[in-house]
Amino acid sequence: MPSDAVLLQGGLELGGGDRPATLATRNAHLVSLWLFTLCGMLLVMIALGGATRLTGSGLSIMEWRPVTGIIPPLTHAQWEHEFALYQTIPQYRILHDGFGLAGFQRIFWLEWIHRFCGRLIGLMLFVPLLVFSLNGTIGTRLAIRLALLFVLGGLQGGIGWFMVASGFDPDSTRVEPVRLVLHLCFAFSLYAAILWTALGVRTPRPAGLDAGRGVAWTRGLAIASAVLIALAIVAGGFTAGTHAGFTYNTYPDMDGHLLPPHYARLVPFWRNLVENLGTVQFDHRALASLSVVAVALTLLVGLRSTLHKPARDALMLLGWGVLAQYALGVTTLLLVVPVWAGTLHQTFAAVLLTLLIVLLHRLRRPAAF
Ligand code: HEM
Repeated sequence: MPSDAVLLQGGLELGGGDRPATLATRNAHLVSLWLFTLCGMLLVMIALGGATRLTGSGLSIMEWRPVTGIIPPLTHAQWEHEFALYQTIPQYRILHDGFGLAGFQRIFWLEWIHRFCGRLIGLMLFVPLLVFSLNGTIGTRLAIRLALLFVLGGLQGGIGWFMVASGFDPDSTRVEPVRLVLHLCFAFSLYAAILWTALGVRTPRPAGLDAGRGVAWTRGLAIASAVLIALAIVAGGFTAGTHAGFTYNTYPDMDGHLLPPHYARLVPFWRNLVENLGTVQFDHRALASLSVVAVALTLLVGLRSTLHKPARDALMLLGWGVLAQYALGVTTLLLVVPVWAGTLHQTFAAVLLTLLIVLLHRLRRPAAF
């Protein structure tokens, strides 16, 4: 390997190796800027996904055309064709009966923009990846990692369609919650992976962290917070997918109960975790509360240990972030899920994930991936 190549964690090298170190630094800035831009686009995509779901727009495009679907209906006859298709599914009769072509066009455009953004993100990943690989700006291992993420991004499009298709079933007005959670989790995982990669390109070597016990405890607690927040996100997906947010709209009690009645009504028990509205919502609340406790403990230990400033700042931001997300969740629930609050709560979950990833990245061990 060239002597002055910029090394990323896990041995990912950035191109520019035979050239002056300043060029390698410039490449690192360029590549990380590209990847951070992708993250910004993914955040917009997650927000659009929330709005699409909450306005009942997601089922308005009933044909799976990954390439030609980029062209929306252009003539009145094409609009009538799309609308006629939509009128055949139960969601139209039950939720939108009689809203006319103008009403259909409103929900169509939101879903079309959501899918358009997906294609744009694919292009924004693929074209620079090709150029940077061919001109040596990025090394082979980084190129392979990003190519894998590109393939997974394509798979996310397929999962999106797999989710939408479940909403066309007879008597169904919504997509299957398990598929919605799969789509949500895949989106969040892709986002986390691209963000982690971008951070690694920007700061390839971890700043020298004290090896003291305080730092090790902070790292451990931050990982525990990450696990709990990830579980809260999955439970949030089920809360959204089953429409559990439209029940028990009181806080901190659940319609006067600490634990919803019939918590374990369904048999076998696991069905309650994904189908029983009271259980689903209770679990989401409990995991969110545990996340706040875990982050508070991380703060307590972290701020008393010898963390360097970047890690302290990230920790403080995570503290504020988890409180804000908790407050947004309670607001969404008490207002019975208006579109703006639900969309904000979903989007802020991704912002919280960002803060978490930044903290974990700043706390990473030198050998971390
Ligand atoms: C760490 C804190 C929290 C996180 C990370 C979180 C995350 C999420 C996520 C990712 C969703 C799903 C969005 C989707 O699939 O579209 C969601 C939905 C929801 N959350 Fe939370 N949440 C938190 C706290 C809370 C709290 C404290 C409450 C209420 C007590 C709450 C109430 C809700 C409700 C009602 C929904 C369904 C909204 C809808 O139908 O769009 N959340 N949450």
